[in-house]
Amino acid sequence: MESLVLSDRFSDFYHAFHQDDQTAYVTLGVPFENIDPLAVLELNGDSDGTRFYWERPEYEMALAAGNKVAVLRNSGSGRFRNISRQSDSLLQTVRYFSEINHSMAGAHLAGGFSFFDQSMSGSWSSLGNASFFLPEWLLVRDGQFSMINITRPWNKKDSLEEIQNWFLDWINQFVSRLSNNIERSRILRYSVTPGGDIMPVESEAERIRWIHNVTKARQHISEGHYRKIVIARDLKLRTKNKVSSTKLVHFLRKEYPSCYTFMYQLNGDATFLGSTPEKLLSLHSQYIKTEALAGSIPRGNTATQDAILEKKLQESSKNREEHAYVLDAIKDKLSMLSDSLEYAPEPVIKKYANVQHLCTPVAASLRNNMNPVDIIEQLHPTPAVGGYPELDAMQKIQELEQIERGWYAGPVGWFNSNRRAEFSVAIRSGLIRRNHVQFFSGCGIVEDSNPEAEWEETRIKFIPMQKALEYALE
Ligand SMILES: C=C(O[C@@H]1C=C(C(=O)O)C=C[C@H]1O)C(=O)O
Repeated sequence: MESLVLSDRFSDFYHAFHQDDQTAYVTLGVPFENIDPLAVLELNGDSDGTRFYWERPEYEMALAAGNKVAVLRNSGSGRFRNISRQSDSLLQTVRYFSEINHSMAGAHLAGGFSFFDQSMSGSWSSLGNASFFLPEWLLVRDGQFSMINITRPWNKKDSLEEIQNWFLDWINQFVSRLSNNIERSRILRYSVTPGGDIMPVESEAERIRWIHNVTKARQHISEGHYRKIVIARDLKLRTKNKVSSTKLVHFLRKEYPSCYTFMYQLNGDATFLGSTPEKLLSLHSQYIKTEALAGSIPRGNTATQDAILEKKLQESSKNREEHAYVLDAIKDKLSMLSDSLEYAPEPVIKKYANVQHLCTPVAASLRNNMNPVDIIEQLHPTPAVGGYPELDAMQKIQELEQIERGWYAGPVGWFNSNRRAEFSVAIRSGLIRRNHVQFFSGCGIVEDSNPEAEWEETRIKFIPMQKALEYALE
């Protein structure tokens, strides 16, 4: 990268904004070596303890970011509006320069929201109800193309030469840190991973309590309080060995290529990560994609068994009902933002390693250009993770679950200054803080649900994270 030479356009760019009082940050986008962004995150080490990773292998797009230049946080019921406003103001103060014309060339904010808006305790407190960071570096791999966006605070006194040299030095240092660490990893290549014990902290009493609460939820439904509610549970584990989050993420993306694998850590504290099949929102040129994903059945052990289960899921009125609530709610919510809604007439079956789901993809064109966070505010929570009718079910979730959901089932993702965004619903996820691990899993309850079968469904949904954890012990 020593050959990085910024064109005359950079000098024009500098002269256009350098006396401008509105400028607080400057971002430079340049092509980068086509290297795995997760390897970069791993090789770069912890730095300031703020990291983000995002990949859905089937989309051939991966994104890694590290070090915070600015952080947006908020709590309470106005958190979406507040983050939307804060992000608009922040992004207006970032001046962006790139020789590349690409929708990922720009300033990005990465982070997300907790499920509920009540204040968070314990391990969740570092992430808060809503937090995003403007990273110092963000590496994007889009198919065969890679680029890096580098952001730094702007100081009016900096000359053109100083600023050019700063970027040049930054890139050179970054690249040499990566190559030194690659050398070090080569030496360690043959070391054996010792693994380690995982101690589950789960009891029969917990199973009985959960099943009792699901039975109670069914009773509420038959009494007409609501029609669907999603009840989750957690699995607490203690590990003897240290957990490597990047190793865990590496396992997840390999095993679940059609899921979004994500990881987020703020200020070196707890890490929230997972591999979720559920898209909340993708936004590109005012075009939104989302989906109704609800209704589940296990995978079969043989092709025939699998096909039989698939047919059973397609024809199950209980699963079709659970699914229909989600689709109806999404249609209602999106019709406020768009005049053109497209969705498949029948749900399709999406198959993952351990489970298959009913899925209806939905697409829409936005009536107005909007901050993606304002769209998220409309969409979250869908009845796939909350319930139906939304408010009646939401009030009962905490009473019936008796766990702190934190960011589980919340919107997690990124958006950028080009109004491109991608957010997932953070299910099949967990929180890791030192050797304490907490995984989450839930399922939709309707009147016909069988509590024992729902317990089994949540057990199956834990498997990916449990396997990944075993793999990630150092
Ligand atoms: C809530 C979860 O999953 C949701 C519930 C589903 C169901 O009950 O069929 C299916 C997919 C998700 O919408 C979870 O995995 O934790």
